[in-house]
Amino acid sequence: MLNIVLYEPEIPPNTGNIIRLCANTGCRLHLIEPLGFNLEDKQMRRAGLDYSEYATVTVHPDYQSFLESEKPQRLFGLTTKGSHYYHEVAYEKGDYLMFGPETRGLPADIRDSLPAYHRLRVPMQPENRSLNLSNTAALVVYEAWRQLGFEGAL
Ligand SMILES: C[S@@+](CC[C@H](N)C(=O)[O-])C[C@H]1O[C@@H](n2cnc3c(N)ncnc32)[C@H](O)[C@@H]1O
Repeated sequence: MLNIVLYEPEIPPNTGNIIRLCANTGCRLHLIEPLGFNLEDKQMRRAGLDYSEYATVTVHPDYQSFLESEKPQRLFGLTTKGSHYYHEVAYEKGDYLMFGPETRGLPADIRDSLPAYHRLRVPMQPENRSLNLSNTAALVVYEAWRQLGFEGAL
């Protein structure tokens, strides 16, 4: 099972999309507070999520608590400043894929705490700033799950 980590996500529909992505791919979702919204938010409810889809979600009060409770063996940070492409990694079960907040990206100290080969980038055309958070999560999770043989899929 893979893990998606959203560091201080800000925009409800992105997190709603990613909750559904996790339910469909068998990933666990970790949300690191503060969140830019309440999980009961109207906009979250509008995503039409079922109660069972929330079963994948764990909320952590901060990054340090996340590290202490999960003790991730392999934590990758998705960042436009990544030094390796996301598809060049050989993913393993239990990997953690972490994404930054919509307006700020991952903070420099967290980025720098990861080994260079764990900072991953999705290719883009030059002069473009970034992809949407939930689109990026879908790309990366499907690549990782593909490499794992779509284990558990129908
Ligand atoms: C809207 S982006 C944040 C933009 C922010 N200004 C930055 O440069 O990181 C939200 C998150 O999506 C992910 N993301 C978006 N485009 C990406 C790319 N081309 N490569 C890797 N991650 C990307 C990152 O995790 C990023 O923190």
